Parts: sequence; structure tokens; C-alpha cells
Amino acid sequence: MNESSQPHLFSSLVDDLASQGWSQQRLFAPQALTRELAAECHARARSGALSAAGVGRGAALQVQEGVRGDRIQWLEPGQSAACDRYLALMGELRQALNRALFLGLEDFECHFACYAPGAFYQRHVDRFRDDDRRTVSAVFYLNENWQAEQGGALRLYLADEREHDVLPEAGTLALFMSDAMPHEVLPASRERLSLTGWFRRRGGGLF
Ligand SMILES: O=C(O)CCC(=O)C(=O)O
Ligand SMILES: [Fe+2]
Repeated sequence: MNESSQPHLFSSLVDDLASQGWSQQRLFAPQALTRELAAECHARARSGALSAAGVGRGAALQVQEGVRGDRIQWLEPGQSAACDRYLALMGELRQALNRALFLGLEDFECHFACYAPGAFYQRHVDRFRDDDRRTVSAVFYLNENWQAEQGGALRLYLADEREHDVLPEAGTLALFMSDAMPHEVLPASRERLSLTGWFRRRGGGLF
């Protein structure tokens, strides 16, 4: 069985997140949906719809290819059936996280990302200095038959100087606490496609 919204899949994600601050799930979504999302990401990349990702936010947003070299496009509801199914799935996960962990997650924002061969994203934490809403990061990978030798891992820097590498294999979801998990994207020898998103709390505002 390869259906996605099975309670036990969510419960292992939720349990891991609570106990260790991160989780990884293979076959998070049905294979057909993963393939449709990969095809859509490819099509958007080929049509020139993706643009260089920035660092920072608002007026401070800057493109810095020495920091991150991916090209992105944000998802909006109603763009395609596949995107809507993915957003619905993440809506279910958001509710499961709220029920179990009382995180008060209000919404989910997400973009397609394409890293060309050699592109990377240096070590960072997913929270802006002036906006504390991003609470749980969720990266869903779209690359079939990824081999470890091809590089491109998401490297999580865990406590006690341990590291954990997640390969960007199609169907894998990586989940981690946005403010507490330093991570980086290592360069790869092939194109690397993903959907990167954040579950956000209501804005309290730091300023
Ligand atoms: O693609 C990944 O594995 C992580 C991307 C990332 O860290 C980000 O966009 O903030
Ligand atoms: Fe990140």
C-alpha cells in the first residue's frame, strides 16, 4: 500500500519530531503524486518560471549565489491538481502536528526548488531574524534513483556534533524544527528537485 495520509505515517513523523527535533519518512506521498509533482517542477524549470532564490526577507532580500544557488517558485492553491493534493496532504500533517504537539501551526508556505549540478545552500537555520513564524520545515524530494555518490544530501547538524544526511530521493520527506536545526544542501552532480516548505505559527512579531 502506498497511500499517504495513513495515520501511522504521520505518527512516526510526529513522534520523531517531538523526541529528536527531526524526522525522515520514505514514501511520504503516493508515487503517482510524487511523479506528477516532479514533472511539474521540471516543466516550470524548463519554461523559465523559476527565479534565483534570495537570502533574507522583505527589503533585506538578496540573491547570494555563494550562499544558496537554487532557483524557486512559490506554490499557490489552484495552480494544478497535483499541487492542490500536496497542499491538502500538508494540511493534514499540520493538523496532526497541532493535535499531538500543540504547536499552533496556522499555515503552510512552500516553493518548488531546483538546484542545478554544483549548486548548494550553505549551512543555515530556517528562521528570519525579524520573523519568528516559521516553526517546522518540511522538504519533499522529487528525484528518482538518487545515488549517494551523486551528492546533494541535506545535511542536518544534530546535537553532540553528530550529523545526519538525507538523500533527496523521490518520495522522501524531511521534517525538522525550523529554529533549532542547522542544515545545509551539499552540491550534487545532477539536477536536484524538491518542494521546500514551512509550517508557520501566528505572527507574534519580534519587532
Ligand atoms: O532542499 C533541501 O534539502 C533543504 C533546502 C533548505 O534548507 C531551504 O530552502 O531552506
Ligand atoms: Fe533551510
